[in-house]
Amino acid sequence: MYVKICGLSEPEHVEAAVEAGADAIGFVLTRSPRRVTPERAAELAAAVPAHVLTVGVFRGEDPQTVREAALASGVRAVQLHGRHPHADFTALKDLGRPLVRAVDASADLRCGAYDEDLLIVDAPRPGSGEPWDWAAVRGRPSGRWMLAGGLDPSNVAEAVEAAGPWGVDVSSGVETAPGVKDSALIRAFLRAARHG
Ligand SMILES: O=C(O)c1ccccc1NCC(=O)[C@H](O)[C@H](O)COP(=O)(O)O
Repeated sequence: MYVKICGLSEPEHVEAAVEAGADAIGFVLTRSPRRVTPERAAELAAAVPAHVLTVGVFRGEDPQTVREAALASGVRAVQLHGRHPHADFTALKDLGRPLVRAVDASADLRCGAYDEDLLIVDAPRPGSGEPWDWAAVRGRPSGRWMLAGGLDPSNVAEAVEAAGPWGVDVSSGVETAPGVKDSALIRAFLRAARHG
């Protein structure tokens, strides 16, 4: 089970996620209580080993803004959240970094339909921590896709069972308040996602 821990802003939580075996960590570079500057993301990413994918999360920015922030932060992948047009993905292809398309369940759920490398199927309000009907997407997405939205250590095994994703993504479920991560919850989430 591929696991991404999103919305990190403190070195101790980056370290906890890496040590507990996260495959990817996300830095939110768009409007959010979890927002970090590209410079802060670069500092945080400096300690991340090469086998862990660092992902810059964007929503609604134009491709040039995304490109500049991705280059300044040095993130290894770019996640476009919401209804970005296909042209935005095309415009960012030459960055040579994996592109992640994150959408709610009403969108086209074929991974690759927008030339992305990875698909995230999320709640309607990203980063809200609101659970949704994960079982409703079972069998609908194709290719490499991750489930997100309202996951936490207590429900991730059930959600995986219900939806059948290739991976999972979490933010609020490993926090004690919006934007405040907790290392013990990060470790518990990784354990539960992989071992039930
Ligand atoms: O996390 C945010 O605040 C955020 C804001 C704007 C766009 C995307 C955002 N998060 C993206 C993620 O990948 C989250 O991990 C995902 O939406 C799941 O969030 P949660 O339900 O809080 O676990």
